[in-house]
Amino acid sequence: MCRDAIQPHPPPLASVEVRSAFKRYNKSAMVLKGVSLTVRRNTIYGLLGPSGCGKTTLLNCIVGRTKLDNGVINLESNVIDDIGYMPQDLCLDPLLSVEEIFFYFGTIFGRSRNEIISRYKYFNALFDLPERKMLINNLSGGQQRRVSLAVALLHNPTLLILDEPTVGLDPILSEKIWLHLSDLSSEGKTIIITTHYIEEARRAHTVGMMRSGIILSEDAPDNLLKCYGCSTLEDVFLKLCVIDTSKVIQVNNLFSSGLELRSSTCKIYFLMLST
Ligand SMILES: Nc1ncnc2c1ncn2[C@@H]1O[C@H](COP(=O)(O)OP(=O)(O)OP(=O)(O)O)[C@@H](O)[C@H]1O
Repeated sequence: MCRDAIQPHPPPLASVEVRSAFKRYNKSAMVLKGVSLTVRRNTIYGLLGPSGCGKTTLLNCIVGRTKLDNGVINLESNVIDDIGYMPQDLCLDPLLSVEEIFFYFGTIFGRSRNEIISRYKYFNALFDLPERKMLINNLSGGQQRRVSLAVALLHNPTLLILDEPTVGLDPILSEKIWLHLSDLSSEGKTIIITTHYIEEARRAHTVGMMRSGIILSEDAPDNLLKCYGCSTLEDVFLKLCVIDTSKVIQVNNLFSSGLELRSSTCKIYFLMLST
């Protein structure tokens, strides 16, 4: 065997690292219960999980919109210009037109008028944006989502945090968006994306399956399928749903106190075998 083939490759640098993240809103139940994840540079990380499991809370903590109670989040870059964030609650001023929204955000990020117009044309061709004079208030939810995505990408950030960009969109447009995200990651961008459409996440380099505030398993989609003997990610998720999450929390605590295994998939196997 060629010697090079057995040399371990140095791990690609992490763009985002979350370690033992805990979050509770006021006196409510704990929403994040020790989440750890690593998003490597130039990859797409798909965060999957049912409604209410804590995906948005985690993204909000990563972008600094929400403060963690405990834990650490490291971003490769702390410069706000390097981050493009598309929130789930679209937050576009309903009284502005599409064009004004572009100018508003473009100007914040120091882009010239010509650059902003050229970016509008670029995203219009890509995502079929609404006519530029239309008011946000008069757009459908799907149209607003496309504008919001384009605005998050407008300043060409290196880290993209996208909270359900494809919800409510037709499959052709969703496909276009995923293709564009793949191109962006090949060009050097790092992307964290949440989606309810589990099979879409096959296009991510890494998938994290989340439930009740914890990541149950995390690996490349093909590895997850192989590891759990499933043909779809949905089946993997269903298999993971039988796991008693309190046991995962115990195992996570062991990990955060220094125990290391090679991958979180191993961690889950270890867990399933021990239950
Ligand atoms: N600002 C807040 N104040 C109090 N509770 C909150 C707040 N934001 C979220 N929660 C609660 O935290 C839990 C997780 O919500 P979160 O939005 O993070 O889940 P999610 O996985 O993104 O759900 P969805 O897929 O439906 O968007 C829910 O029980 C929600 O009610």
